[in-house]
Amino acid sequence: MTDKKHKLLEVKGLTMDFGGLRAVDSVSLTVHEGEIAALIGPNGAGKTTFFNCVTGIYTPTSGDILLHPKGLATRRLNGLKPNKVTEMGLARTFQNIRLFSGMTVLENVMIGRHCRTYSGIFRSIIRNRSVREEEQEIVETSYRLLEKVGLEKFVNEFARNLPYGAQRRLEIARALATDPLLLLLDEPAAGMNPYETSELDQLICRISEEEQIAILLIEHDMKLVMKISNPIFVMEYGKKIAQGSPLEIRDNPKVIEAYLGEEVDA
Ligand SMILES: Nc1ncnc2c1ncn2[C@@H]1O[C@H](COP(=O)(O)OP(=O)(O)OP(=O)(O)O)[C@@H](O)[C@H]1O
Repeated sequence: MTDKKHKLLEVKGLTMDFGGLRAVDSVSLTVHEGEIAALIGPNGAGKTTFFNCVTGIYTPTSGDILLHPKGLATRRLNGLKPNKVTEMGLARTFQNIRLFSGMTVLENVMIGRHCRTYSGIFRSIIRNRSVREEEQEIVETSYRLLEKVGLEKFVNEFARNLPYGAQRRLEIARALATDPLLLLLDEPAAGMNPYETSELDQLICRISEEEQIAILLIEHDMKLVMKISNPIFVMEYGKKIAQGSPLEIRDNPKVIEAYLGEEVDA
């Protein structure tokens, strides 16, 4: 069935060595348009390193990272700086929240939006009409995204004053402000209570549908993963050991073995 879908992200044979440690070992996976995919695996399996390679934080030792925007030429992301990867259409959030804590909620989202604007410093000083219109667009888009993630009542609050779950949603709004084709979420439910997690799974599904964005998430909360993602990719010791639907993954003996001894929060 997935064969008919448009391939958006195609990662082939991705390998990342840190000295003698092979953290990611020849991992290939494809995320198609419209999918909510998940990357799971025990602690230390290499999931975050995989994200860091795809988003330009690390230059992979070998392999290919290709983005195929529909109707446009394929973009090879290997070795690009993180801001370039964002411009190409990949946005991400981090396992440890990275917000500008002393800036307001609205300003945090506006910063994300700036990668899609054209006013350089010179034009900003002159502040002609097109610059003012662009600024207006940034504010309006940022506000709309804050409404989408349910934070509109906090626009003028400092980011550091938000409850933890709300900070995670703010990171998602900031990533969305870059107009991504694919959104990578690194443990979006970490530290959330069950109520916040159930709000989060609805939010992720809404973003995927309404914004037409594909999503790849790393998550340890199996209930969340099984409920919203398909396909699921499983890593262990740097290698991809399985991929499939939630049912296929749940019954896969290799996956069950990989998780033996791990606490799974399902
Ligand atoms: N910058 C680095 N330098 C050296 N080793 C690293 C570096 N980053 C990660 N590693 C190692 O690579 C392996 C994979 O780590 P990674 O953080 O990618 O795993 P993970 O699957 O995301 O784990 P978790 O679920 O606990 O976040 C681990 O052994 C880790 O210690």
